[in-house]
Amino acid sequence: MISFAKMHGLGNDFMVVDGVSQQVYFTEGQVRKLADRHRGVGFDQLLLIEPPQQPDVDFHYRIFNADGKEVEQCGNGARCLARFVRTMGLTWKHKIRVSTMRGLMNLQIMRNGLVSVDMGVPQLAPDTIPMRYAQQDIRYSVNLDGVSYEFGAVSMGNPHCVITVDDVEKAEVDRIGGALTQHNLFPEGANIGFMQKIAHDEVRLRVFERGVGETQACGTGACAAAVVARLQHNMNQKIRVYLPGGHLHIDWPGDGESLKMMGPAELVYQGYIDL
Ligand SMILES: N[C@H](CCC[C@H](N)C(=O)O)C(=O)O
Repeated sequence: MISFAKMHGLGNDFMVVDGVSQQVYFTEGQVRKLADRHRGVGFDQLLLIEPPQQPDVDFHYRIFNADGKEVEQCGNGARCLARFVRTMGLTWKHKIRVSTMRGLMNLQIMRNGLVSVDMGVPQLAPDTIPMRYAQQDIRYSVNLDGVSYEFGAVSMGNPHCVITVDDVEKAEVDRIGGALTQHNLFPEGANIGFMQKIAHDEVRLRVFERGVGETQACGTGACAAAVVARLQHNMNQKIRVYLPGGHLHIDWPGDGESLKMMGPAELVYQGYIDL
């Protein structure tokens, strides 16, 4: 029997498991079964919080997509981790340092109840995405069924492809997202964002997430969209990203600089389940 919490960040929903107070291990098949919204707990991602593996880190943070695969990063999940470890009494700190598969992150619970995350420095070189393109560029293109799509590519630890569209409501997220997420351009797959510029400090975004499909929000997707908005459309350092589930505040000073994301994290219920 393991205890867990059901949480979400703007409707991107998670099963959060305390792997500090309880010994727990999930097979790929178990994650898929737990992700089922009819026969399991139901979630976009499973977040497993483990003891630190190095000094000056409070927790290690592991992320599994609904398809069972472990991935490098989850932005909405990071905010929920901060809320979880405080609520469960795993720490009394307001500033929390976590390690992931791809690096370190600083989380801070703000007085306004939102959570701020230093997501680190976005990576733009093709081999960091990873993506099969020789030269780094601000704009790339890919051909799908005879139609060419222009996009920006960013790694937030996990791979993102961001396409600028005139109207996100009309974007064919499932068809184009479903084809591109597993395109051989991306050897490890990719999260596919559809971004519409609203103003110099505002975009709308829908994301087809790798290993899940379209979600109500994608934290790392919002970060990647803000990077592409700044590089391709010369948008402001601080922008609001409006997703179907709500909005996030992103602050990115520019290439080589750390990106900060701020947004909500909600705890819905706690439960127990037999694996
Ligand atoms: N589907 C993503 C992981 C979760 C990202 C998203 N839920 C977020 O908030 O960043 C991937 O395969 O890289």
